[in-house]
Amino acid sequence: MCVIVLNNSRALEKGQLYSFLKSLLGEGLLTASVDRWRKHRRIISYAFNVKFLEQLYPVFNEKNKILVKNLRKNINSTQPFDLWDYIISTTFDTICQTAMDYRINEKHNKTEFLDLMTTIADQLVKTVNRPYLYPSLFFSIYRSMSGLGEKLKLINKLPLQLINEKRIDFRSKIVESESSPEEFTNEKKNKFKTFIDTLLEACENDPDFTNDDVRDEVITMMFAGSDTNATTECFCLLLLAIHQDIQNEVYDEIYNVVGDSDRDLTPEDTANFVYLEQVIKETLRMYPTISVFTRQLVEDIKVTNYVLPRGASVTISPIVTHHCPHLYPNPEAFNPDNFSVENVAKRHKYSYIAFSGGPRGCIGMKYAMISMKLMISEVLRSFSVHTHIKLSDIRIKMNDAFTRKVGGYPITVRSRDRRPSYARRNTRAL
Ligand code: HEM
Repeated sequence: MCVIVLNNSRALEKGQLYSFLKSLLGEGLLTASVDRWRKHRRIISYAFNVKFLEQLYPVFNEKNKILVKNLRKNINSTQPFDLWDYIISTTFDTICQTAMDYRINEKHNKTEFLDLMTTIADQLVKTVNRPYLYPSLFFSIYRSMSGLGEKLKLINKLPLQLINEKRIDFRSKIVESESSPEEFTNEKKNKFKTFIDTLLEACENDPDFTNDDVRDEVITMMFAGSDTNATTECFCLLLLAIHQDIQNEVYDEIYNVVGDSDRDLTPEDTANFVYLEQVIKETLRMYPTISVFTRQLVEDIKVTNYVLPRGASVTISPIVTHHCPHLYPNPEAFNPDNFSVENVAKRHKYSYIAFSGGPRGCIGMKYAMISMKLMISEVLRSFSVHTHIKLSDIRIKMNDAFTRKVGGYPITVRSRDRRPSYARRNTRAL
């Protein structure tokens, strides 16, 4: 059913869940109705092709090195700390700079923005289970009585400030190129267009692409591009801390690719992190960040002998699919071999739907895989990660759509012995 629905052009509309999220994200890609989505996706896709992503490596490397520096403060402590604040702060800085060419610093009150983003998203998603709030009058009363309206006003401050500053840069670039083309050097001309440049250009040239459209896409990208990655990276490092044998295997692969050097990572390196990719996919199999998503049918759709009627809302759940024993034997165990080439070949493509699928699947999937591989490998080059908790201790709260771990992600870090595991074992045996 999943294949038929996700690939069907009559099932691209989103359901009720998303109409509440519109209070936060407006009509950005994630929540937009189909006509708007088609147009915006065409404009935005440019910023997610592989060639474009390769130009972002210096930013990924810089942000991950800052993360390592910050984590180093915990190196001599046996007291576990929660990874979340470190990781979400890094993924947020990274998406702002890679997509918007915008450096977040102390003046931005990032913590307030990130806390608001989590609480507002959770509050809106929960609203889906309260049908009495579906009529817009009741929802607007709820908005003002619950303080949600105030929070929504506050959260817009940072994206609007960012857009204003980038618009000034964008306009001055246009003026510079028009007034003195000879001084508008090749270097400036060839500087790659970022996601925000693409939006501002559309806004400048297309009267139907408004300032609100720019805001909606910017806040959607800030939300979709930071929280999802951060949750997966936290789960992944925690799972590696629990499974030391798998962590050794990941580090051995990193060692084979970069040795014990501190050099910056390159696109060739990430292509060679094959086992690490299996580990990340297995993390997302067990704990898919988006645990459910829905599609609203605009026409009847036939699925084998049944008909899903027009108007029906179809809920698809990666967390359910990913835990089916006929697809993944022993689904509660963390086993990256589930994603070996041989095992993947045995399953249907849609047995793995962490990034959804079809035309409305995740536009940021390649960005996500590259950035997660870079961050996790950078952390493991400097530290080994450890935890006192066991796999069976992990409890998740699904908050109706987002998977999060109860009690945070407690780990300790130790300085990495930069030798492959077989060399460390041989030394111990002597
Ligand atoms: C582990 C990381 C990620 C996961 C698991 C993930 C998962 C998903 C899923 C399941 C959807 C479909 C949701 C639905 O149908 O309602 C989606 C859509 C989307 N994702 Fe991601 N995502 C991740 C990272 C990212 C990143 C890094 C970005 C941006 C840089 C991003 C941007 C988007 C956008 C804009 C959409 C809406 C696409 C559309 O409707 O055309 N995601 N993501």
